[in-house]
Amino acid sequence: MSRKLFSWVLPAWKTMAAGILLAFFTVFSGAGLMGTAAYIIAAAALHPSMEALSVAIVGVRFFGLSRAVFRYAERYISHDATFRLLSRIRVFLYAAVEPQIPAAGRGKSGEMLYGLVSAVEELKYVYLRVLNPYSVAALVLIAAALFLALFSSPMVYALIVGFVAAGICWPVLIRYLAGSTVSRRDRARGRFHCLLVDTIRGITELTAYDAAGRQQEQIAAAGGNLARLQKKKVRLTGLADAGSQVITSYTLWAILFLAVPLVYAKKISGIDLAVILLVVQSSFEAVLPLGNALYSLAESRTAARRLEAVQAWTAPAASRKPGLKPRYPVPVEARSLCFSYRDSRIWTLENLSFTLAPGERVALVGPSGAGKSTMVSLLLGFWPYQSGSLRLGNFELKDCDPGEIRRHIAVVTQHTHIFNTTIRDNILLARPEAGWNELEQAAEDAALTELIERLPAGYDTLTGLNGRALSGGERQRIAIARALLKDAPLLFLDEPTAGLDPLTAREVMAGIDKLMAGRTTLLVTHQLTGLAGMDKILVLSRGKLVEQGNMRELLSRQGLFYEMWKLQQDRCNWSL
Ligand SMILES: Nc1ncnc2c1ncn2[C@@H]1O[C@H](COP(=O)(O)OP(=O)(O)OP(=O)(O)O)[C@@H](O)[C@H]1O
Repeated sequence: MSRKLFSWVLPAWKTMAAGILLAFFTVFSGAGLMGTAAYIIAAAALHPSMEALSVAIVGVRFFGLSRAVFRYAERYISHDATFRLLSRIRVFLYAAVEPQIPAAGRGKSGEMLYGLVSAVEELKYVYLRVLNPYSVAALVLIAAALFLALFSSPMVYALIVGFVAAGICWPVLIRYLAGSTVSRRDRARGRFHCLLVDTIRGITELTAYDAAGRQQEQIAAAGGNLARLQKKKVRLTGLADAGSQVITSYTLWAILFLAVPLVYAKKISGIDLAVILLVVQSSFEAVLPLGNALYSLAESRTAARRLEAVQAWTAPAASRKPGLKPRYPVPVEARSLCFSYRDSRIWTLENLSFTLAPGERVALVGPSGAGKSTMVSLLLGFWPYQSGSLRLGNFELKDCDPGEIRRHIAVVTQHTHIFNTTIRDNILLARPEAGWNELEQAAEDAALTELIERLPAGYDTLTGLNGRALSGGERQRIAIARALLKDAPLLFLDEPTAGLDPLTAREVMAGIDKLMAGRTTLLVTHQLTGLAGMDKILVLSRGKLVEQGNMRELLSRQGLFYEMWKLQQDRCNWSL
């Protein structure tokens, strides 16, 4: 078992141990029931008095009842243990995945999400299918061997051989036959679900480009591959169960073979023979689930590795709190900052050095792919940078808790997500405890009042799924109201007016102007014409800072900024 798997299982050891003991007593009661029943039936053939059978009759009643009670308690406790294990894994998973959300946004989220959910599902069986049955089988073997030792040692050896064959040799063979099925099925399932998620997301493009048929073929191929591996698993499960049954039968034959001469030699009675056989048969109830145990263990280990890999993506969260205060603009400073994504061989940001003075309005511009959004992600603490320094006030970002950093930052992005709830709740997302006056003020400053007055239920109007009921400009104004309400000292704006018509963009920018007042602001934009009001412009190209200065300085320098600005101007002139 991997160390991580062990660390999830360990804290619930008491509940798990209780479950194991109860499962043992269930099998024990079952064997006791069969043994006493066999005794009564076999002894009845000799017409004994009722008194001679009275103890056995009480035994049947006792074991019959205790078996049901133990089974109930065992199921209850085992499920409790499993759910405790599940909750620990889910908490671990959430903590590991939450910082990955920006990364997940790059296309792999469907596969990642499905992979993780199914990994959790598989891990919950590590106790039910591996730990519990193996422990119970060991306890039952000891009890059954002690029972048989009362009659003859060779029968004990036969029992041990039967248990080892059914509990160890057979599962090892099944695991061997499974080969790489476990990992291949895991990958095939991930691929299949990734394709499905991708298809649903891209259905418009697929339909428009008449590519739905090809996509369907890919899904069918991936589904077929998964079904083939699934079938192999089902066949192996069937084989595992059948093999365990066969081993049980042969062990019973072996014990019968050893016991019959003892009956002839009058060392044991015929009644004992019946009791022995039925007790042994019942004790094998403990090894029947083991056929598949090693296969299940392999599945759990694959699942645990998948979860561990997610954790490995994340840098260990630092605990230091930057402790910045709202309303007090803070400086941001980068010195020789270098960053690359984990699957990239080149620096995405290379040797960046710049400063955002307290309250300064700075624009970050550059061609597509220059690294602008990456810079914002770094400032939000989504990714750890490899070298150099990035400071918020007096705090090195790498040493701070990313969650704490984000508490001091307000963000308006190009794609504002509107939740399927009321306008009020959508704005209050930024600060749920804000009072009515603050909410109204934020809505007014973001120019939302007129819209809200027009809506049938005002602030309580539902926005529909993904804000269907709102236009692009209205969504951005909600984002501005959120940011105003958050009242953070730092403001990051990532293309807040992209995709809006010029008039709406101007209205949104008016709201943003209010938002920027008194806050250190970084505005990422492709729109170079409205940057005269910015204190500074940083020009990025292929991850390097190639120019910086105010609009006038950059235009007079006639470098990259000037070229981009000129192109935009020319485009405007052509379209006139
Ligand atoms: N999560 C990621 N994993 C791997 N590479 C990434 C990731 N995000 C961005 N990149 C790569 O990093 C580089 C910079 O991307 P980034 O999105 O920061 O550029 P940008 O300047 O914001 O572009 P645009 O203006 O088009 O939004 C690109 O080459 C991009 O492919």
